[in-house]
Amino acid sequence: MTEPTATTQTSSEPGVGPQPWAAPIATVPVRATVRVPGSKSETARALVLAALADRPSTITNGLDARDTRLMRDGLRALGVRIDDGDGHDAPVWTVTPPERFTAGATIDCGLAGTVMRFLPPLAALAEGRTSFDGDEAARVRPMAGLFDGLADAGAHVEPIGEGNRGGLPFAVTGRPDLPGGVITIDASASSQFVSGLLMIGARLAGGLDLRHVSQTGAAVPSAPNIAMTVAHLRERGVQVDDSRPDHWIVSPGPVAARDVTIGPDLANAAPFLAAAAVTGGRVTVPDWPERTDQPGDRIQEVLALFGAEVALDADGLTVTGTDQLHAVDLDLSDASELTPVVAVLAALADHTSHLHGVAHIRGHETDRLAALATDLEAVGAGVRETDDGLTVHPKLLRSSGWLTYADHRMAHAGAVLGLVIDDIVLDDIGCVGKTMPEFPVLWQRMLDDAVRADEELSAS
Ligand SMILES: O=C(O)C1=C[C@@H](OP(=O)(O)O)[C@@H](O)[C@H](O)C1
Ligand SMILES: C=C(OP(=O)(O)O)C(=O)O
Repeated sequence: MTEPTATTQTSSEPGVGPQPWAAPIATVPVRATVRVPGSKSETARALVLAALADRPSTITNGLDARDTRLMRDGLRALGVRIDDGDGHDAPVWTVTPPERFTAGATIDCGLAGTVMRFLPPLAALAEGRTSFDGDEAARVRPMAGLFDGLADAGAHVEPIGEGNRGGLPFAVTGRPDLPGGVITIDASASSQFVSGLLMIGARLAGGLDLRHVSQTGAAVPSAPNIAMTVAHLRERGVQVDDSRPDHWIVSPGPVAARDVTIGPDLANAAPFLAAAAVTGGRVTVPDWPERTDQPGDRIQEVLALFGAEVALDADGLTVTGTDQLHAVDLDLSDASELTPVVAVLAALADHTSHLHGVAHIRGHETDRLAALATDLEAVGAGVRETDDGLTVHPKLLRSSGWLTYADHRMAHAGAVLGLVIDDIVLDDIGCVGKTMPEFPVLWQRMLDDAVRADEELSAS
C-alpha cells in the first residue's frame, strides 16, 4: 500500500507557515487576572468516554484547540456525532455515541499524543481497518506499548510505509466483540498507552487486566493522568481496580453517559503564573480547583520551591513573585508537561538546579531535553542533559533566537524568558495552537494590564 504523506510540518494549522514572534519584555512587574481555556486532558477523556457511553451527553467549556479539534474530527470519522452548540458563556458540545464504531477512515492525529493513543483503541472496536497518520514530528513519537496492548486485546495493528519508525502511520483492524483479557505492556514511554486501553476496558468482552512491565525497570510516568482516567471511568459507573501498583483491572459493562464541565488547563496556566515569579509581580488564575488530577496543579509546589508566594482561595490561585528565584532539585515524572517552563525558571535562579524523572519527554512533541539544552545554551545558560533530565547552571543571559520545534510548551518557556531578557525571538508562535491558540493575546493582555495598573498607581 502507498505511504500516506504526513499532514503538516509544524503543529500550527495545516498550511500555515512559521510565525516568528518577538517575546514582549515586561517593563513593570506583571499584575493580572488570567482566565485560561479548558483542560486538554479532561476534554480528551470527556470526548472519548462520551463516544463510548450508553446515551448522548454534553461537554461544557471543552477546549477548542488543534488537539481537541483533531480528537472531535477523529471521533466523527469513527461514527460519533458531535454537535458544536453555543452556550451563553462557554461552548456546549453534544456527543451522541454510535450504535457501532465505523472503520475505513484515515484519522489525522496531528501532533496530539491524546489522539494517537486514545483513538486507536476505539478503532479496535470497529469492524474493519482504520488508518492513522499525523505530522512529520509525530511519526517518531513512541507507540509500541499501545500496539502491544491492542494486539493482546485481539486487534491487528500494522505499520504503513517503507521506513516506518515504529509509530505513525499505521492501521488498526478490529471487531466489536474484541476479547480483551490479560494484557502486559511497557508503558514507560507514555502513560497515555495505559489511559487509552483503560478507556475501552469496559467494552471488551472479557474486560481488561492490564499490567505494566518494563525490561529496564522504568516506571510509568504521569501518574496523575492515569488517576484522572480512572476517576473519569468511575464517575461513569465503570468498575476499576487500581489497588496494586502497575496493575489495572476494568470489569466489562456499560459506560454511563455523564454531562460534564471542563475546568481550566493548569499546565497552560503555568507560564502565566511563572510570569509573576520572574517579574516580581502577581498573577491570579480564577477557577483553580481545590482538588484535581491535573498534573499542572503541581505548579503550586514548584513555584513555592523557587521562592514565590502561592495562595489558593476563592479568587483562584495567586502567585506573587519575590526578589530572587531559588535553585530547585525536582523530580517531575508526574508533571512532565511543566518541564520547559521550569527549566527557564531554573536558568534565572540563584544556583544550579537539577530536574529529573523525565527521560520520556524525549518522546513528547519534540525531544524536550535536547530542545531545552539547545535553546538555553544559546541564551548563555550552562545546561547538561542527563539520562532523565537536565542540570541547569544560571549564568548571565543574553538575547537570542528561541527555537520552538513545533512544541507549544517550548513557546511558553521562551515567552517567560522573554519577559526579563531583551530580544528573545521565537521562530514560530503558531505552535501554541496545539492547546491554547489565544496564548499570544492572553500574554499581551497580561502585560497591558500590568502597565495600566502601574500608571493608575503612579497617578494616584
Ligand atoms: O493523558 C494525558 O492527557 C496526558 C498524559 C501525559 O502524557 P505522557 O505520560 O506521555 O507524558 C502528559 O504529558 C500529556 O500532556 C497529557
Ligand atoms: C506532552 C504533551 O502533549 P501530548 O498530549 O501530545 O502528549 C504536552 O501537552 O505537554
